[in-house]
Amino acid sequence: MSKPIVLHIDHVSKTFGGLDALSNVHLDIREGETHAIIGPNGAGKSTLLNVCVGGLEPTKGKVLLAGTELTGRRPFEINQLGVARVFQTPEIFADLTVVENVMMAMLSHRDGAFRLRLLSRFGDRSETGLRATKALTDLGLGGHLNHLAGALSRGDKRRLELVMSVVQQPKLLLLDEPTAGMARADTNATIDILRKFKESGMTIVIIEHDMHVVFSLADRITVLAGGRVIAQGLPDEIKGNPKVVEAYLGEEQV
Ligand SMILES: Nc1ncnc2c1ncn2[C@@H]1O[C@H](COP(=O)(O)OP(=O)(O)OP(=O)(O)O)[C@@H](O)[C@H]1O
Repeated sequence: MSKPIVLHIDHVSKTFGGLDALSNVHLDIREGETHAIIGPNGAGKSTLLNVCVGGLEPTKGKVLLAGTELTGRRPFEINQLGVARVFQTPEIFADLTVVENVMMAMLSHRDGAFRLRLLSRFGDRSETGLRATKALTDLGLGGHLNHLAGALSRGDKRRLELVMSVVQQPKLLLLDEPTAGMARADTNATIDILRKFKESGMTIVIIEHDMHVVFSLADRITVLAGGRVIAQGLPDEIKGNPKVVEAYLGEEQV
């Protein structure tokens, strides 16, 4: 039996002036699946992600999370419903330590807002502190627990943000090019973290240009070009699809 649908993108179109950035995109993301969305520059990938997180209203169609309509809701509400997003600029608290950042993410989930003064009530030896320490250690950031987040390398900052997003136990994690601009070693460290998220059963949508990342992680792939879905399937089906090679993969040297 197939797994339940977590995200249902129902015939979504988005027009900017006369430009069809998305045309009738229909896509289901199932529970526990890592679904990569690939395509050439300007294909509509970021527009699609923004429609899912409430940053943009679709011109037509709708998006549902486990049956609840997201379209028309504000980004904050969509986040509270269980959609976590990690975009390209890390959103971390530079003046707090790494473990405090993760504690903030945990406390914000409980209270619906980030509140600094809560940290003084929940020290790093509290239950929240110990859970934050465990999450960071399990995901390879245990060596940085008491370092200021602002002093981390760019790659570690982005991995910290990934940890902050999963401790909120989202129903769906949306990633926009999580390895963009990274050197290979950093990319591989990020792939390792994302593999652990996968193993924990998390549902993930990832936009990515780096085919090493895509083929290391994706269970299914959707290919967008010119705002339309031109192919969808298992990684091996996508690799061998002549339309995809012509529109995209040929130039990416898989
Ligand atoms: N706010 C906007 N106003 C007008 N046009 C836009 C806007 N956002 C995106 N577009 C246009 O919509 C099309 C799709 O853009 P989008 O950024 O979604 O593509 P993408 O696949 O994410 O590209 P890239 O891989 O380069 O990030 C492009 O032609 C882009 O110029």
